Amino acid sequence: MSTNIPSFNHLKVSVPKEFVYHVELNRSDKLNAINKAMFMEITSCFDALGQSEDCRVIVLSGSGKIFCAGIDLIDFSQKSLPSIAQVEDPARKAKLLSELIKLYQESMSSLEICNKPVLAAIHGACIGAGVDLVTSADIRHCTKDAYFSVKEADVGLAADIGSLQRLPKVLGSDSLARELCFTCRKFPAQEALNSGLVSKVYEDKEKMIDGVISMAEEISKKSPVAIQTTKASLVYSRDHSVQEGLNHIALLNQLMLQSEDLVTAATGQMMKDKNVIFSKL
Ligand SMILES: CCC/C=C/C=C/C(=O)SCCNC(=O)CCNC(=O)[C@H](O)C(C)(C)COP(=O)(O)OP(=O)(O)OC[C@H]1O[C@@H](n2cnc3c(N)ncnc32)[C@H](O)[C@@H]1OP(=O)(O)O
Repeated sequence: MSTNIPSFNHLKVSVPKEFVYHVELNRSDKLNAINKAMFMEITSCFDALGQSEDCRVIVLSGSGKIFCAGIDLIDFSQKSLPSIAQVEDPARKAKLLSELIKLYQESMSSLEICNKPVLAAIHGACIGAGVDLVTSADIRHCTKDAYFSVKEADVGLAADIGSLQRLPKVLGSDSLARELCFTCRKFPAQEALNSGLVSKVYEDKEKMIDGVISMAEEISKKSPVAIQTTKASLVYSRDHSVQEGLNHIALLNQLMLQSEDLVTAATGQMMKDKNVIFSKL
């Protein structure tokens, strides 16, 4: 299998199966707290994997004790904010803050913008920016010891990099989303499963990683044209009316239905062939 694996300081990227990339948050000594450099690496990583024809599905997990302890509070409060605080003029200060927020927003959104499905595998704890990150993923599974916490209000800010926008849609309960965002309470795995934040709970991390990689492999064997177009349509349709979503997919498919993948996949189905090979995309 010929693969091009990007390398980063705070992310570990591996290829456990052909076309399946595994991205691990890799700052376990700081419980994978996300500093500015790591926010930027997340954007670069998902941009690169979105472009790579060797990558069809991405698994995201955290190394060490927990999935993610949120934003790196030391980096944020002792480096990013003080450097902006030195600027006196409110308008110029606001411009710098806006750039910082947008940089962090872009990082979290890079999972959703990425045209490949992103499967998040969460163990231990998923706090603050960790929730922003996984609500931007396509599928979430967790271990039975996992909990989630929209912690921003506890550190004195309104969440501004995705949770307030995506969590109510993921949960389907505006009341529950507001409860979690106002109280910052721990939201345990079983409740996360019952409310749809995750779609599967595993006994432990090892079983979860095996299970999620196996699901990723199953998806990776399907037509990349079908999978990437399906993601584009699901993401678009979530924020548009049914009719707008239908118009969008009609436009996409007036192109994609001309792909060789349609004939290849349909022939494979008719022949009950489980090992259909699709060209790289
Ligand atoms: C424009 C901004 C947009 C972004 C906003 C995002 C906001 C958020 O993410 S709000 C949430 C912030 N996170 C937290 O409030 C969690 C803080 N951490 C904890 O409460 C505990 O660490 C935790 C309960 C997760 C685990 O506790 P435990 O006793 O098991 O471990 P610790 O000894 O506390 O931590 C081990 C080392 O990791 C460092 N660390 C943990 N979390 C963070 C963090 N968020 N930022 C920076 N560093 C963190 C901790 O200091 C320890 O390091 P060391 O002392 O060097 O061993």
